[in-house]
Amino acid sequence: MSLLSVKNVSYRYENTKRRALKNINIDFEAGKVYCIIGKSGSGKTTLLSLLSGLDVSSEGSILYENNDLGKADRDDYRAHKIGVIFQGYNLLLNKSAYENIELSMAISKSKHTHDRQYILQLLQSVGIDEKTAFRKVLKLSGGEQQRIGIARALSHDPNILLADEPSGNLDQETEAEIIKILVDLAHNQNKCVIIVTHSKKVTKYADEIWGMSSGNLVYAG
Ligand SMILES: Nc1ncnc2c1ncn2[C@@H]1O[C@H](COP(=O)(O)OP(=O)(O)OP(=O)(O)O)[C@@H](O)[C@H]1O
Repeated sequence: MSLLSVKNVSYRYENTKRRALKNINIDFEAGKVYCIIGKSGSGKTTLLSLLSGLDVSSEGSILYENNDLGKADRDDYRAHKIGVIFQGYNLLLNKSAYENIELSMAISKSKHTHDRQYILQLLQSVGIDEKTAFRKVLKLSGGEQQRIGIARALSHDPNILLADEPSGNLDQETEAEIIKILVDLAHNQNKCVIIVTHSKKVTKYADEIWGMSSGNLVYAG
């Protein structure tokens, strides 16, 4: 059964002539890794912003568990159903990994916000040990920062993880470790993992690859 369903979605930015997305149709299921590839400017980020509930399309609809996001409480959707992982990690550099997670959980009003054991276990699950958890993020490597980014995205236990070039800033070995975590989340923890990527290493592990070209999304294998 489809968890997130995009139906006939088109999108045009204000004061522009061309549509950035043209009649997009795709179904996302739990337990799978989806890769979206495509040239710069093809519409990938625009699609991610609609999937993450940041914006709504005027044409077509996006359904989460059959509920239209255009009519739903999108703040609730963003706080509880979906986790987002960024290329640039977007962490608070002067805070520790632990504090970054705690703060994010406080914002989404998680019942585990002050549960030290929960937060340390979450960090442990992505390979961040207790000592590292209390060091300032700016002292950590890119790979460690991305692990924390993944832990933060997971902190409110979402069903869907959206990742925008999650390994774009990492060396090959570290990239492989990050991919392993994301694939494991889909295949062993039943998350729906959606990755925008240019990396062939990442697409190798995808269950479905979709290509974006001039606002059109086409199944690519
Ligand atoms: N805020 C905006 N206002 C107007 N046009 C925009 C805006 N953001 C993006 N666009 C246009 O929409 C189209 C799709 O852009 P989008 O950022 O989704 O592409 P992308 O595939 O994510 O590119 P990249 O790989 O460089 O991030 C492009 O033609 C872009 O110029």
